[in-house]
Amino acid sequence: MLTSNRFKNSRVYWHAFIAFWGIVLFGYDTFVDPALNNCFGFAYLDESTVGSLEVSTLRSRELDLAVDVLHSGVVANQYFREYFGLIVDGEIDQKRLDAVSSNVVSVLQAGAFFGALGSAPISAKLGRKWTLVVFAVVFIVGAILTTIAGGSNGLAEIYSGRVISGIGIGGISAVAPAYISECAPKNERGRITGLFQIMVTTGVMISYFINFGIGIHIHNDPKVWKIPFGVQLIPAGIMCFGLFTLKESPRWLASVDRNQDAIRSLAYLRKQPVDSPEVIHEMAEIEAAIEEERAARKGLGLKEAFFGKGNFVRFVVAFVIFLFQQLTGQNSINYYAPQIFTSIGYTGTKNSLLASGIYGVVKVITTSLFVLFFVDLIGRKRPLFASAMGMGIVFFITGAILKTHPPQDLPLDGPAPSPPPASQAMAAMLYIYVFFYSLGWGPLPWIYSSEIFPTRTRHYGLAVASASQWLWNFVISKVTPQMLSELHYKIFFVYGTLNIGALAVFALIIPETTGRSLEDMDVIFGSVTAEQRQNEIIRLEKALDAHHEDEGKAKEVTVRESGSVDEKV
Ligand SMILES: O[C@H]1[C@H](O)[C@@H](O)[C@H](O)[C@@H](O)[C@H]1O
Repeated sequence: MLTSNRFKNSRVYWHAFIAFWGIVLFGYDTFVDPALNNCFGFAYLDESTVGSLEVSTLRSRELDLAVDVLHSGVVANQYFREYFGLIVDGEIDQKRLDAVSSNVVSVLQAGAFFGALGSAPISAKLGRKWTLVVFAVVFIVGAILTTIAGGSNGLAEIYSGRVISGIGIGGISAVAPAYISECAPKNERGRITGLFQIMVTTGVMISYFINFGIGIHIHNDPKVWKIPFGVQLIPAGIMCFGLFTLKESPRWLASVDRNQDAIRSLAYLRKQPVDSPEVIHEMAEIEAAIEEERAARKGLGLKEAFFGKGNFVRFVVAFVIFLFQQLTGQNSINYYAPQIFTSIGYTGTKNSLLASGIYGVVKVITTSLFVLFFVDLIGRKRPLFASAMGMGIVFFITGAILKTHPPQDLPLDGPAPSPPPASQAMAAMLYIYVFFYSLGWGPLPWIYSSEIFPTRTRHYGLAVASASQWLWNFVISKVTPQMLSELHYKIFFVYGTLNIGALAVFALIIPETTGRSLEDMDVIFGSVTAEQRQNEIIRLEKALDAHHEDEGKAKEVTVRESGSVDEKV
């Protein structure tokens, strides 16, 4: 059943596969930082950060070994630092280096925030597909600028390139999930939209391997930043060209009164003739929702989009779900994994890198398993709840182990010893943590926020949702070093409390959306009653049937007259 469905929906999968290449860039770009040639948290782990941590909170041995972790990247980024004037007379200009390293990440996040917000009016006007083309091209311009950066304006080029790439990524992160959700059939919507998260986590992993490879193999050469930035052009190029093979979203087409195009696109995606009962029913549903919404608020002013009946609550849910996703603590670990693994006793370059790398791999695998096999079977609410509870409990256990079994002081020289059992237990906890994240709060906020909005408001909804993600993502990346140094083991208790006290509760109060059509969301969120909607669908189904009958008759007459059939869909 599942297999045949998937085959039946192969065109929708193709749409997702192409549109979500831009999402690989989301994961990749957030964690790529050639100033330090690091990812998985290396972005902020340099001598200055380590130096600024209180010696009382970071034990002396850890301090030394944290610097050791850093050294794997140092060789490669030494060149970057010299080239861009961050090393003066053999001394690192620590302040500038900190600023550059942090800016490389922040300017991307800022660009993405505005790109996400700005995508809404564009996607309302141009449609989903062409908006994605626009943002992919914007991204490519930024990527080229960072790749060719060099000379005395090099840093300025990198910054502006990152802002522009950020705008591209932000726009793509808001439009792609809406587009794919609008193309997907309701019974597989979770799995298809959830491919988003598989692509993000894959992007993070790719950035890890690219950076690691460069750290090892490339030294005195501008390739140290040209390769990581240049590599971005591959997914962006695949996406850009691939988009030309895709159809526009049938729901957007219907929302701008191009109903015949909408039916054609829907029939293509469902691999059905235009007059099949399945296509007619889905089209009637789409039209009913759009007409009802239009009647309820003639014209779509910004105010109505936000405050129309049943709408405001959806915006609140979309905003809060991403605030909470960031409060899971997952990005704290993403950005600072080696630091965190070092602080729980995974000392030495190899141990820490390995621990962080495994973390990334576990995330991709568990996300894929959940999205491909379970999400449409077990719904949205239950996994969100279980995921928050699981993460919370695991964090409390980790915090407790760290408090009672702080890593022991060891001699500073000699090879780094294997991590002690307590550290291994804590690392295992973090892997279990990311398992819980992957089966709930990782993929589901994207799926949920792309399915709860009505078609004429969806682009605003996703813009707010995605901008909220970028805003809180930025905040978390800024406050984590402080939290780590001031709270130490208590950071796990803070995140544990948030997961159980806020996220799990939130999961209980939002409505279930699995297996319901996008149009049903109006009923769920109270913009219309079930009965009203049903009557409207029946009326429109009849109208569409009558339309096809008329068309059929007209065709027969043409055939009789010309003796040939022109079968066009
Ligand atoms: O769903 C994604 C994913 O989990 C990323 O790894 C994270 O960096 C993003 O903030 C999040 O929205």
